[in-house]
Amino acid sequence: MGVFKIEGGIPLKGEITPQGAKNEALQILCAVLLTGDKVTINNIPDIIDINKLITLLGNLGVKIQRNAPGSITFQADEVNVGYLETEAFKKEGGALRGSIMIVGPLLARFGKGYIPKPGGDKIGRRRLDTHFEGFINLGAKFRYNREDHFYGVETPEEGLQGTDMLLDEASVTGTANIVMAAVLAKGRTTVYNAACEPYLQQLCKMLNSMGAKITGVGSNLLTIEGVESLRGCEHRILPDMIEIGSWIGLAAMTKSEITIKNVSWDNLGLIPNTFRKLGITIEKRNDDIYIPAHKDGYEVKTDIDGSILTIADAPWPGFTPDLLSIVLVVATQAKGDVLIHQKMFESRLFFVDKLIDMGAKIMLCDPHRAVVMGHNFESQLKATTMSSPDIRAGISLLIAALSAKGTSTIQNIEQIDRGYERIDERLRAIGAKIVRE
Ligand SMILES: CC(=O)N[C@H]1[C@@H](OP(=O)(O)OP(=O)(O)OC[C@H]2O[C@@H](n3ccc(=O)[nH]c3=O)[C@H](O)[C@@H]2O)O[C@H](CO)[C@@H](O)[C@@H]1O
Ligand SMILES: C=C(OP(=O)(O)O)C(=O)O
Repeated sequence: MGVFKIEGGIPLKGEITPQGAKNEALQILCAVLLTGDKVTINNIPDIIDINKLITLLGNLGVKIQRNAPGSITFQADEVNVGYLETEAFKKEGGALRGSIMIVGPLLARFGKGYIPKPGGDKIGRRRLDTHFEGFINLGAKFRYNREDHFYGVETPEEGLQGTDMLLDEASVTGTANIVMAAVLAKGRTTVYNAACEPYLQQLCKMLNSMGAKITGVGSNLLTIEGVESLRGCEHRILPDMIEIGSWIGLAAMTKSEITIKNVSWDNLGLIPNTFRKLGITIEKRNDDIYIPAHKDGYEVKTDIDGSILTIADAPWPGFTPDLLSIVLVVATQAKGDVLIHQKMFESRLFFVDKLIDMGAKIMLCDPHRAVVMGHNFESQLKATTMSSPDIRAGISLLIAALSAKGTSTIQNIEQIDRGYERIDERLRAIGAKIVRE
């Protein structure tokens, strides 16, 4: 397993261009299974999770033509659904979370979709009920093999039928999966309590450009008029808002002056204002974010009545759970106290132990809540050796290491590489001392 060695305490300076969004790309790549025509996708990030999904599509028989870095043309005209029943698929399909979204398109177009229990971050329970309840509502037959955790859905003879459904929670990948099945179902489907984050909007826009009829895009009520078939299209993936948030946190905590280029401001929701609540200056310059060097630190704002600031996650347009670990690490050097409340996942805050080892003042109240008492840079974090437990904890530890005094070692960096493209190279380009061993 790879290791990063980081010499911290050095302010960085320069421009960063965010990669294409991992979580959008996972949805979009699965959608190429919905047509036999060519689909060209641009701005695909070169990261482990995405590359694994592309390999999986290739093993299913999807033709893959690489046009240029980040641009690939897919053609799913000779899909081998038999691959779903192989031992190789059982291993491969379970290697990442995003692979769950091949089920909806395969079910809709080929009458069956199978998947082993998907992987992804170990951040607590990650149920799939919303996905499968949605398929069952469309008429699919469901089976689950408890022994090898293998899920399967099949279309009845009469095909999938549109229906009205109210999701039990606004699951992001669940909504994407159901929408991809419903676009080829007979008649009208309505999906209420749908997730509506920008990446899902992007998926719906792409499907509409392929001939689907989806309205309500951006709201939590989607209406889908089923069509017979879809055609090819060209689609560009948005910049990764979680990576953008990571760069904001990194800039503040290392007192660096950084410009993040072409961030697609309109799709950042509460992200800039949440970091502003920590006292971080974020300037909008056209479609860029400019962050000045916070030489005198940053001071947490209190609520209007003076009570302690709480930052919590919520389904979009709420604040994304994927940035809470980063907010938490940045808060360790703020002036003031913050309560971090991770409502969605129950094991995502345990990494604070490592920050406490480095000297951060954090009280983990329970698996969901941590109070951070900021140091205001009066006491620098100490370098240490740590292992990256999940993708966002991993980048948070990397930010802590870049701010800490001395040389830190981060192990298990594959977790970071799952979601951040060439992070070491890009950090070196703005002055960081980081090597991969
Ligand atoms: C590949 C991908 O796109 N992964 C993202 C996707 O995962 P994913 O689609 O797996 O996450 P879900 O939206 O299904 O749910 C995530 C967690 O939040 C809980 N939950 C969800 C909806 C809700 O209204 N209330 C609620 O409590 C669920 O029970 C679950 O524990 O969305 C998550 C939530 O933004 C992100 O952290 C993941 O990075
Ligand atoms: C939780 C995440 O990823 P995944 O859903 O792929 O595990 C994430 O991107 O922060």
